[in-house]
Formats: sequence, C-alpha cells, structure tokens
Amino acid sequence: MKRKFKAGVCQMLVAGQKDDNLAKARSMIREAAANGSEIVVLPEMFNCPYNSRLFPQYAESFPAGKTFKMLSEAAAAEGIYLVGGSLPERENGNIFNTSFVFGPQGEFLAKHQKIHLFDVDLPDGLSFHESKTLARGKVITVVKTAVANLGVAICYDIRFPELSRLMVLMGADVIVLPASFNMNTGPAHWELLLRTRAVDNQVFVIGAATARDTSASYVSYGNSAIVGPWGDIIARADEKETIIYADIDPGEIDKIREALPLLKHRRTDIYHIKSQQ
Ligand SMILES: NC(=O)CC(=O)C(=O)O
Repeated sequence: MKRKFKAGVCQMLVAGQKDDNLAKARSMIREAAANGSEIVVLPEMFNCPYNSRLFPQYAESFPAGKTFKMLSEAAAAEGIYLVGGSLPERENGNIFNTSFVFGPQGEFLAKHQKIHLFDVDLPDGLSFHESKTLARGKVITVVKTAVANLGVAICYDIRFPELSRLMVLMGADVIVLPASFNMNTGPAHWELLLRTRAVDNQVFVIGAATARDTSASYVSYGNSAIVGPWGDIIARADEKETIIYADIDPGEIDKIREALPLLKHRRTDIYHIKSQQ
C-alpha cells in the first residue's frame, strides 16, 4: 500500500568524534519524528568526516557496531522508517560506503553499498579518491515500506541515470540519496541532478546532504532538497545545520504519468536497459 507521508531530512554538521556525530544524529532524528516525519533521512558519512584516510578508522561491521545499534534503536523508539545516511562499513575484509535502512520496529530492512566511487581530480584542485580505501557495491537497492518504495543510492550514484531508471523500473517511488557534494560540483550540478532524475523518472527525489563546515578538508555544499515528480523543489535547505520537511503523496506520480506517459512511451523495441545482477 502507498499513502501520503511526511519526510524529514536531517542536514547535520559532521564533527571529528564519532560519538558526537551519533548523539547529534539521534537528537535530529528525535526532532524530525516529533514533527511528524514517518521517513527520516541522514546524510552521507554522517558518523565520520568525509575523508578517505579516515574511513578505515571509523568503519564498523554489521550488526555489532554502535552506529547500527543507534540507528535501529532510534527507528524503533520513534516508530519511523530511517534511512541511516551512510557510514564506512567493514565486510569480508573490504570497506564500503553503505546506507542502512531500518523499519518502525527497529528491524533491519536493507542496505545499499555505494556503487559508483567518487574518484576525481577537479580543475580547482579538489582531488578525492574514495577507491583508495573503499570497495564498490554491486547491488541495486529498492526497499518496500508501508508508505512507498524507496530506491536508495549514495551521492555520486545520482550522476548515472541508468541506476535511477533501473530503481524506478524495479518499483521505486522515491529515490533517497544521502550525499555530500562539494563547493565545486555542488553549485553547478547538485540541484540540476536531483531535478533531472525526478523529471526523467517522474518520481520524488530526496537529497540529504551534510551541512557545510568551511574548516573541513572536504567542504560540503549542503543544500539538501526534496524534489517532486514534476521536478519542482518542495523543500530546500541552505548550507547550515537544519531539518527540512515535505509532505509526499505517491499518488501524484500516477497523475503525472497518466498525463505525460514517459515510461510507457519508451521505445524498448529500439533500446532497453537491464541490470546484470
Ligand atoms: N561526493 C560524491 O560522491 C559526489 C560528488 O560530490 C559529485 O558527484 O560531485
């Protein structure tokens, strides 16, 4: 069943100490839930500064790590669906940039390991190589909830339209994207990408960014946003720590697809897209 719900996006400022980040995330989740959010989303690497060198040090193995315990406890205590941003996850000798999703009883529902790693050397001097310490995920993730189906991707994943389209073909109504764009690519591409994926696929897109810390080695753009299936921005943050909210009605998707049947009009006799998994 799909029905209207409120989503809350916690644009949190990530600090150096993991325990401080867990405490901050917990209190923002509490506030978002108290304000009526049934789905709460945290940003990318919310328990760890976004720095490849630090990922191994902050990494945890599921289900023992304290970050998972906090996420599961928070989801149960607040009775919400929680897309727990992402964190460095240790699995079989590798580290992944992974988003964990928990349900209203605190039950683990799914995880998404970032498929496309951010390995770039930008003209302004920003060099970032996630693959120095991280491994690439291989699985496309769509999570069924009582209110909507969530396609989960992480940050750089949004640049690859095939992934969003496949999640939508697998039934996603909302693409949920924990992220941390930067001061180079953020102003140029962040809003454009969120809106384009929403318009291409006629779905909601939730981009949950970290707040901006100008003293960090990697400066986040912030600007978390929730975009509707017509491409309209229905909630938006600036760069500071905050929570944004939007009422999401999955019924809007059907109305827009009836009026403008993009998915039906695809010429699958000429081209088609398929996942290898
Ligand atoms: N940090 C990322 O994964 C992606 C990003 O900042 C960008 O694509 O730009």
